[in-house]
Amino acid sequence: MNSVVAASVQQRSVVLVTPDTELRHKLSSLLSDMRWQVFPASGGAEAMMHLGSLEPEAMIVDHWLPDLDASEFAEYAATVCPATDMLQMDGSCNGSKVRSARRNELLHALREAQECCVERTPATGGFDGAAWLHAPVTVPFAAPMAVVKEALPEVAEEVKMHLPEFVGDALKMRELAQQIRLVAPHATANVLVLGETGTGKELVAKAVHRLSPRAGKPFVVLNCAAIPEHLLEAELFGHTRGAFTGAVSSRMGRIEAAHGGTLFLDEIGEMPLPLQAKMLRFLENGEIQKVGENEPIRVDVRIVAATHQPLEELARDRRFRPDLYYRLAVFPVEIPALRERREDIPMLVEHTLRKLGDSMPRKSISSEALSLLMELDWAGNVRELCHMVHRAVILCGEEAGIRPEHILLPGRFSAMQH
Ligand SMILES: Nc1ncnc2c1ncn2[C@@H]1O[C@H](COP(=O)(O)OP(=O)(O)OP(=O)(O)O)[C@@H](O)[C@H]1O
Repeated sequence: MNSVVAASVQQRSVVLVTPDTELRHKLSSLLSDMRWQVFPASGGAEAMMHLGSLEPEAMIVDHWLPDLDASEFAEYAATVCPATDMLQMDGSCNGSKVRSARRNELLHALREAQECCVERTPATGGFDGAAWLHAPVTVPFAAPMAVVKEALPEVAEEVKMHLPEFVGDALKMRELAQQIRLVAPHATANVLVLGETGTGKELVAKAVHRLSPRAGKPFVVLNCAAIPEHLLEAELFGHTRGAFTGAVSSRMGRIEAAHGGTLFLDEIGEMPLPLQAKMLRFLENGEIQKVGENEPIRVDVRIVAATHQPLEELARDRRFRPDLYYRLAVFPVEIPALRERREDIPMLVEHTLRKLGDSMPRKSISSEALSLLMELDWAGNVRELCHMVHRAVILCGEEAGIRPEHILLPGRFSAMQH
């Protein structure tokens, strides 16, 4: 083939998203033979990285992705790359966009790959897709989706979960989950989480990490308010032996410990100004210098910072470095206070009772007690609610369910003792 034609044919690119390693390899090789340039991805996060840098001609997406809801991912991909033709693993496509010649070509590769991978069981272990795989031979190609859905009720539920370990269905929480899912795959975008105490800032940080390509690497936490000011620098950047009184051996700092992964900096508003300057330097050039060491070390870390303070306002008043603020707040998200999403309270109570049920007899809650919980203001947000439910379960004793008397309101404990 002459080189000009070869080059133009080679330009056809396809992003192939499936957690099934065998199927991915087989399909990649078949498509490459058909002169497609293949960008394989094992999940939605990895696929989004490809979409950030190229607009492929086509995309093949599995029904189930380990990290993102497959249909939401497809919707996202359609907005980022509107010209890309999208093909599902069952052979269906989004509307009539996929041109028939291309569809037939991709379908042919799909069929062949599936016939080769008889035992199709994704790494996620969610389902045994053998029946589905045989489908191209025995039933029309578009039918197997229903088979997969039937076989997968639990996985389908899990996919609908908003964020890992995160309970909440209020509109604001769903919007938050959507934002997290979108930013998580962008592995170098720093995230600033704003929210009152106990709203779940650390949970959000963990979700950003777990849904990102950094998921297999460390997630390290540092609470800037919990470490005395004079020790914070060594804790963050590490120190050499003898760098200061008490430094009996050299030690790796939290930034280096998070190399490849994510560092969650809680209460970032408490970071002293001189240290903010050093943090800024690290964010600008990706290098850290241990206390007592001259040689810098290169580290690759994503920062998720959190605060209950109005950081933008602090930056405006120069009580927090504005340049650092802008570096951290590449993608700010705000978690609403519990009193702004009272409809989530029953779900959170149920979640807490279920968790407590692992270590003590499972309790229920009366509707009167639940109504009482729905009325409170929850200055300590979800954490306070969880603790109050825990106390109520203990006060319940042998009784099967929590009643209003078991809800320990401020002042009620001393009243009970008299
Ligand atoms: N949406 C949620 N679903 C389930 N559990 C939650 C949720 N939000 C918070 N929690 C629970 O509440 C507790 C507090 O959460 P977390 O530590 O993430 O809050 P935080 O905002 O970081 O608090 P602080 O500002 O005090 O550090 C944890 O036990 C967490 O598991």
